[in-house]
Amino acid sequence: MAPLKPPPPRLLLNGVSCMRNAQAVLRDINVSVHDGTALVLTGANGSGKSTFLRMLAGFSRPSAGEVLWNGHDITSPGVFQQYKLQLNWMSLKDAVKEKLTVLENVQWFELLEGKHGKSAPAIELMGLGRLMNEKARMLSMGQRKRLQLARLLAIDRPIWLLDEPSVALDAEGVKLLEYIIAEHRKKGGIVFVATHLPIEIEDAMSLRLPQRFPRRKTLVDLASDVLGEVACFVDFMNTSDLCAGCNKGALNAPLISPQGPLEVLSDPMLEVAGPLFKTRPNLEDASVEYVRNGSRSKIIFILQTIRSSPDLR
Ligand SMILES: Nc1ncnc2c1ncn2[C@@H]1O[C@H](COP(=O)(O)OP(=O)(O)OP(=O)(O)O)[C@@H](O)[C@H]1O
Repeated sequence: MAPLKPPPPRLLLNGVSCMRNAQAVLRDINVSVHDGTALVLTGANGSGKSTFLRMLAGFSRPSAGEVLWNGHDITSPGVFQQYKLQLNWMSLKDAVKEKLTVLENVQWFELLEGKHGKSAPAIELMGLGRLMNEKARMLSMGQRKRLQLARLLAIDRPIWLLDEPSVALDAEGVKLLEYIIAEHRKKGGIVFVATHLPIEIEDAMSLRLPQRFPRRKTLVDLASDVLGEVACFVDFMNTSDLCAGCNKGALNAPLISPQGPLEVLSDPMLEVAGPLFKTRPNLEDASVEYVRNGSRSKIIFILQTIRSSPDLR
């Protein structure tokens, strides 16, 4: 008899990289996640734990590699519509509605799911039973956290993305958190936890993200720093586009962010940009090459605005 094939992973991160603010935060991550798995993400501040969760939630797209859910790329529109219904996201921003009661705060989310009846038991389990009908503005930080956890239970989706779930919880709260994670996994649920604090999760996989040091500034950063809100960089493919952009007044436009992930390939100005601004006032433009959505392109940064800044003369 042929040996049984292991089931395919529910989620597969295949050589995934992710950029934020034109900076590579995650690089070449490979993880297979099966039903019932917990993955604990650790790493220094800024190492990319939240970015990892955001990418799984579909808020950031991978700049390389792919995230497959049941073998399908989560960034495909048809797949994402289905995939996002699997997710339960808990972040440091708690989205607690202060004017609603504790019960209403959970029921509201449950109703959006088309479910009912789970809110009160979830609130009881999280130790907030006697506060059920209090306005949420009365809650302490730890109680708000418990309320968020009650929402997880009431909504009851299979993939939990938990960003610092134990922050503000007391020892009993942490035990409850550990308990509900264990119970969720027993039902085949998947849990991703980004944390600095120890949380006991049996047989959890762990991924420690390397510390990221801020890269040297690119030309675009430099100009943005100097110009603040009025900084503009314009994405033009050739000189005629550049001229057309100038005529449309693009130079005074607010910061125009390139659409989609952007990987800076070269920055010929990097070393000399600072002195260059000061010593070459007639410089017309400078360019940064990048790849966006698989195609190579170029940002031409127009320095005319900078020349008008007295600080740089
Ligand atoms: N809104 C944002 N826009 C651009 N870059 C960001 C944004 N938020 C975070 N970053 C950058 O992304 C990188 C990773 O940040 P992230 O929040 O994922 O780290 P983290 O490991 O969760 O950190 P912490 O332990 O402090 O919560 C950092 O270099 C940070 O500066």
